Amino acid sequence: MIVLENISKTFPSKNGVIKAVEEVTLHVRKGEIHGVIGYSGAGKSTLIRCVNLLERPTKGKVYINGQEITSLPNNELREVRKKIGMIFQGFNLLKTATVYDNVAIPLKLLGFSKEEVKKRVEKYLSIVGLEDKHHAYPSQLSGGQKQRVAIARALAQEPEILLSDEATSALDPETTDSILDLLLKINQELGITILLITHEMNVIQKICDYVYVMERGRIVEHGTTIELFTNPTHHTTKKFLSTIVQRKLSPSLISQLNVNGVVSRLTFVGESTGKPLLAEVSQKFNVKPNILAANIIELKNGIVGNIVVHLIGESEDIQAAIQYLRSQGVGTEELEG
Ligand SMILES: Nc1ncnc2c1ncn2[C@@H]1O[C@H](COP(=O)(O)OP(=O)(O)OP(=O)(O)O)[C@@H](O)[C@H]1O
Repeated sequence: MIVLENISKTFPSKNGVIKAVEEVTLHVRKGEIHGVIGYSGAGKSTLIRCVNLLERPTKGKVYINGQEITSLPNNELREVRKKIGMIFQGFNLLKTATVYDNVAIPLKLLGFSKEEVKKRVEKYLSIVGLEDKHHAYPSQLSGGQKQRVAIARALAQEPEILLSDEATSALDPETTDSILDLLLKINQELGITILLITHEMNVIQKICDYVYVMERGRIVEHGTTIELFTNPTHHTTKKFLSTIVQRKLSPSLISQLNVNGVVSRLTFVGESTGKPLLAEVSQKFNVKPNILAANIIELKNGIVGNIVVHLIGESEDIQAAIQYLRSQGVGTEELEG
């Protein structure tokens, strides 16, 4: 549905050239929600703005529904852009227009009849839960309600794709959750494909099927959300995960525990969640597992269980136990201080 092929974007600056995006390739399948996560300055905004060519890539090609759009003339590009809605961190509402007009004005500019405008505004304000706010002005709304207006405005053009540029970054955790629920509903009920950028791992956790981790303009790791939560390889991915899952213990505690064993983080997903594997380990091998911490993370497409465990025993027995756990589909990682 969305294909970015070797996209690079540079900006000229006094001190030379800024490479905001470098050689990024990604493929968002129809009906899925994909997320790009990265720290400030990683190039996320520039990348997402390349999808609808708000930013022209310096190099590379953009395909929407198989059509290469980077070389289209302006009139044809306008048609393609109608299929792509966008929402922003700062909502971008017209302050002097009512909620109704904020959704209606872009439709009027596109030439829709008065009846069609009314029908769509009512439909989409109702979908976002603002049917009783038609006459309110943005200044009378909460941040979450403003983002709902912006979502209704994007949906009213009946796009196939929604681009979300840090849509929840300005919102408190509870409001963030309600907007994420709304994005899921839009994806599931209207079949809209979503590409979002964020610096918050909980956004990825709750609604994404697939994740790209971005750093200094490049994608440094990518995979399904379950893959990244169970088997992260890049240190930046691990850093983002540590905002949700405990990944480190204090060096003094680790060295204390390492005297008679190994401290390991075990990740259970899919079938491995249903087996009493720690009990088996203590029976089959001469290893005693002592659970230090445990949690369950609910992802969009499954549940991941995490246990930080102190495996007590002889080194060879512990390694054999770890091999056995791996063979049963458990992710294992020795924790360092
Ligand atoms: N129009 C521009 N002109 C010059 N440099 C730019 C421009 N837009 C972005 N940059 C630079 O490109 C790099 C990537 O910026 P970008 O905004 O895409 O990152 P980001 O990951 O979205 O970060 P943030 O969340 O802070 O916006 C930064 O070094 C930024 O200063």
